[in-house]
Amino acid sequence: MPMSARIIDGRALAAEVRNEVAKGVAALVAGGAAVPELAVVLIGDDPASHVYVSNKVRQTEAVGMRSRRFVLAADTPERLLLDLIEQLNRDPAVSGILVQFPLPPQIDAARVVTAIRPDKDVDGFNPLNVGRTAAGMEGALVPCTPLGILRLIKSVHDDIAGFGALVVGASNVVGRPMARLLLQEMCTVSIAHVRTTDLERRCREADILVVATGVPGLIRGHFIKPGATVIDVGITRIKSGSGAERLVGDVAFDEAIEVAGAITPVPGGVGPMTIACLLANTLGAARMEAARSKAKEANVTTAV
Ligand SMILES: Nc1nc2c(c(=O)[nH]1)N[C@@H](CN(C=O)c1ccc(C(=O)N[C@@H](CCC(=O)O)C(=O)O)cc1)CN2
Repeated sequence: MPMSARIIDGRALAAEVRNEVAKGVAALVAGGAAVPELAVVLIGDDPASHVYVSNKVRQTEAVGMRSRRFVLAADTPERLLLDLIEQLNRDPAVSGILVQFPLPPQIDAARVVTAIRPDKDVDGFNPLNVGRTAAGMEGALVPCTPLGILRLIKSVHDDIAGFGALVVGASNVVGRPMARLLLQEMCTVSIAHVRTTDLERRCREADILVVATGVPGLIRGHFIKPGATVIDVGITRIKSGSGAERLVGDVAFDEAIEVAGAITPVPGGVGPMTIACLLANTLGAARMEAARSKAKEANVTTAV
């Protein structure tokens, strides 16, 4: 008899996270701290990025935080962006800073993420946070999409220690930090990528399969281990003959649902968790700042 996987509802889980953040913000402010504030910087005209940034600003305000949005022209020189980041780094009202990706070609992403102060780096892309996450250190700001994915997985399994996990995709935004988080949970982790030759065999061994390649339908139903938890990070817009647009993931959903134990849909899976976890990181950054200020007031020296 064909199985039908449990569909993991990212929208419902994201609403839970936003609720928790709203309560956390209220408690922080009631304790005398300033209202947390997120600064979002967008360069260029990418329509999807504009939608994501608008959603970030709207959701930030909905949980009781402040937001500032900076929209720069596509041909903005890198120096100007770095100057803006420096200004935001120094501004005590700003708890979190993020620069929306993708960036135009004249801007070097590594220089940008390195310029953001690590304790305001709510995307978790600064090398210090990358290193802290890799080392499993307390106080690291962890990239939002992997953080959201871990929460989606934990909504299915309380304890994933000993699970075999395969992450397909090795980007700095998703694949690499995801693998580090799964390792932290004591999964046995492998990473596959565009040059992996035996992808199908490796997928079939995975109890947890996270796919972030941007290749629509790459993972077919017969790649999946029966009962596995499948997380689809891909979002590709496909235009039909009539001009209507639909979103598809990296996993052939209709096939996978017959084999997997649990699966995220596209849309409505990973995407909504990315923004919810950004709010959680902004609150986390504001809490750390409030703790540092209290310690300073008490004349105790703390290391940043
Ligand atoms: N600085 C960053 N840039 C980018 C990140 C990031 O985490 N930090 N991630 C992605 C884009 N992104 C957030 O920025 C993002 C992508 C998708 C969604 C989402 O909710 N998707 C919906 C579908 C919405 C649609 O496109 O119609 C879903 O999957 O249900 C939210 C945020 C790259 N850039």
